[in-house]
Formats: sequence, C-alpha cells, structure tokens
Amino acid sequence: MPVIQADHVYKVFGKRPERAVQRLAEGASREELRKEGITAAVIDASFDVSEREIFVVMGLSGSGKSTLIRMVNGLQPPTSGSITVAGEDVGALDAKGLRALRRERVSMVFQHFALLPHRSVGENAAYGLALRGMNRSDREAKAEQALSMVGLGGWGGSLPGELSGGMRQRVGLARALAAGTDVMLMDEAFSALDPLIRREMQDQLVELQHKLGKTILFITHDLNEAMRLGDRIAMMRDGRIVQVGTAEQILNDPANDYVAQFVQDVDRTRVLTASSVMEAPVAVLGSEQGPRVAHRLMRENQLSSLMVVDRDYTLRGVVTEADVAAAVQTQGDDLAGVLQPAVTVAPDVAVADLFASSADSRTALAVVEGGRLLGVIPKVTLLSALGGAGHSDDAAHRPGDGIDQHASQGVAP
Ligand SMILES: Nc1ncnc2c1ncn2[C@@H]1O[C@H](COP(=O)(O)OP(=O)(O)OP(=O)(O)O)[C@@H](O)[C@H]1O
Repeated sequence: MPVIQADHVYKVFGKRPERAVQRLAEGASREELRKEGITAAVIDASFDVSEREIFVVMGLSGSGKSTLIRMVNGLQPPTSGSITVAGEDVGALDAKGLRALRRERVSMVFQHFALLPHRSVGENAAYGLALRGMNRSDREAKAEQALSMVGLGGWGGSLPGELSGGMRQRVGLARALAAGTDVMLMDEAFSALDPLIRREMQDQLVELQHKLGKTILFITHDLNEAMRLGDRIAMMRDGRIVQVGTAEQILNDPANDYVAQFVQDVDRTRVLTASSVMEAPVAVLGSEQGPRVAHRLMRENQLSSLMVVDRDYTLRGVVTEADVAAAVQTQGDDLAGVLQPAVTVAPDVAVADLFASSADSRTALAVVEGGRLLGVIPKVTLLSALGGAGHSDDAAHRPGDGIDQHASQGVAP
C-alpha cells in the first residue's frame, strides 16, 4: 500500500472554491479563473508514494508544489479530493490528529532550516522529541546519534549562528531523523545552499535513504536535483501534474512538448545508468564449449568477441577472435587459456562514468550484479549514449531479460 496517496486533489484560493473546482473539472482553464481573482493552485493531482521511495515534485515557481506539500502535512485542507498518509485521510483529521501525525509519522525539512537561534544545535535536533515529552537524557542521546548521521557529531553544544549554511541544513535534517518518523517531507530543502554543498547534501540524502529506508516527498524547482534524487518525479505545470515517471522515462519519453523542452538541456550521461543503456548479451558462449565452436560462431556471425558465461549466466570473461584463432591452430580444446577478464561495471553507474572503465577495453562492457551477467554495452552504444544520441528503445530492458532468447545467437550453456 502506498505511504502517501493523493487522489484527484484540488486546491483553490478565492471565492466559491468548490464551484471553481467544478468548473475546472468541466474544462475551465486556470487563466479563466485567474481573471476572476480565483487561484487554482493545484488541479486534479493524483499520485502515490511507495515505502522507501524518494518521490520528487518538480515545477517552476507558482506551479503549486508548496501548496501540494502543505496539504500532505495537513497545513491546508484540499478543496476537493483526498490525501492519505499511512492510511489516514489527512484532510479529515482534527487538530489533535494532525499533531499526532506530525509528531509520530511525518517530519518536515524546510528551505530556511527553521532553527531556534538561541537553542543549541543539540536542542534544535531534539526539538521534536521534546515536544513528544521524551526525557532529557534520551533525547540528547537520540539527537547526538542523528547529528552523527549527518556528519555533525560533536557539534551539539554549538549555537546555530556558529554554523555554516550547509551545516545548519544538516541540523534541520538531523531534527527530522531524530524524530524517527517514517515519512519526511522536504520543501526546497537544499535550495538555499551553494552548489557544491547542495550536491554534497543530495549525495548524503541518498546515502541516508539507502540506510534508513525513509519515505521522502521532496519538492524542488531544480530539474537536475529532481533527476539526481528522485526514484520517481512528478512534473508540475500551472497546478497540474503533467507527468509522473522515473528520470529515465521522463528523459526518454516526455509526456508533452513542455516536458520535452524542459529536459532538453539535462546532462543525460549523468542521469542514464549502465542498466539503462545495456543490451541483452547477444553473443554469449557456454564456458564448456571449446575454441573450435567459438571460432565457427564468430566467423559465421562476424563477431570480434564473445562473452563466455557459465550455466547460470555468470560471466567468466571475454574471448577475442584473434585469441580463439590462435587456440584453434594450436589444437587447444579449452577456452580458459584464452579467456580475458571482462571489464565489468555495476548497473547503477552513470553513463558519464563508464567511458573510463571502457577506455582500454577491446570489447564491450559487461554489466554485472552479484556475479551475474545482466547485459553488455557495446562500444558503439556507449559512444552514442555519451554523444547524447540516446539509445534505441529495445536497448533498455529489465535485468535478466533477453538472455535466453538472445543466447540462441550464441551457443548457450
Ligand atoms: N494562501 C494563498 N492564498 C492565495 N493564493 C495562494 C496561496 N498560497 C499559494 N497561492 C497561489 O497558488 C499558486 C501556487 O503557489 P505555490 O506556492 O504552491 O507554488 P510553488 O510551485 O510552490 O511556487 P514557489 O516555488 O514559488 O513556492 C500561486 O499562484 C500562489 O500565488
């Protein structure tokens, strides 16, 4: 079950908001209402956020992101539609219910840190715990633990004013972590930081997320940040969600011209990963086959190299045509002697970082996870991905797909 679920949510500011929702549902435009002094901040938004997911809402200023997140934590009720968090309809909660929600389930990290200037870093980190009535020594221990997680171990006694902007935002993050809630809402949390620190914070968030498995709704107007952080991204425009998808889906298959224009300057080589450009291992050979079989296969199919795999498709290495031909000449009957270790890469490596691995390789890169061959990246595919030309649709496939059907082009184990 999704942790956060928005179902046909509208938020309208101005007179007779319910009537405005009806008009929007019947096709009235945001502009039309604006002329009458009515602002349709969020229009018919539906999405869900799964457990342990970083879901990014991305849009330009005024597109409705803040209004959306304010409805998720109950600061504003939707005009129409519903938002549930951990199964609870947030719009239907009374003040007490909302307090409990914010204390136990949802923490918020803000752009401008929202730290209490005269309280120590430790007290700021422990703030939510104090509200919850936790005793002093327990909350100090928890706060210190959270501060260590964000790299601020030992800073608990300092005042916020003694810290840099990046460190202050880490305190904001530590406060959310100390609260121990499963859900974190982050509203432009890194937007006030300078680019280098911002990048560091993004990396740290992803790392913490891997460790702690929070469910994160992250708001940003920065597309690169969205692409870097989001397991999925909702693109907002003028109050509407125009596309929800992974960074890859949005890059490769934009829902409309607006999204296409938006993403055209994105550095694809940083977003696309090895697994998104790899191809099924078209030329594989069972490791029990001898050089003669390999040689014939390569000649018939005009291949210059073959991936050699064991019965469970574990990659053993690569043989090249020259080596195989030499082995045939010397009457060798074992491939092992001519096997070259393949250049292997993990599926989540960014395309931009693949070239370094492949530079001195005579053959394709092999995408391997847990010893298992998932796919290969021929040099030509890599070059075209690096050149921004993208790749054909059929190049992208789910891990493990295709190995059997394509193995027929080689000699399967
Ligand atoms: N309380 C309010 N009363 C009236 N209009 C509002 C209110 N809150 C937001 N709006 C309007 O709703 C629209 C969406 O605003 P919102 O702040 O959600 O956008 P945003 O995408 O978060 O933009 P930004 O990045 O600039 O904060 C804007 O036109 C804004 O002026």
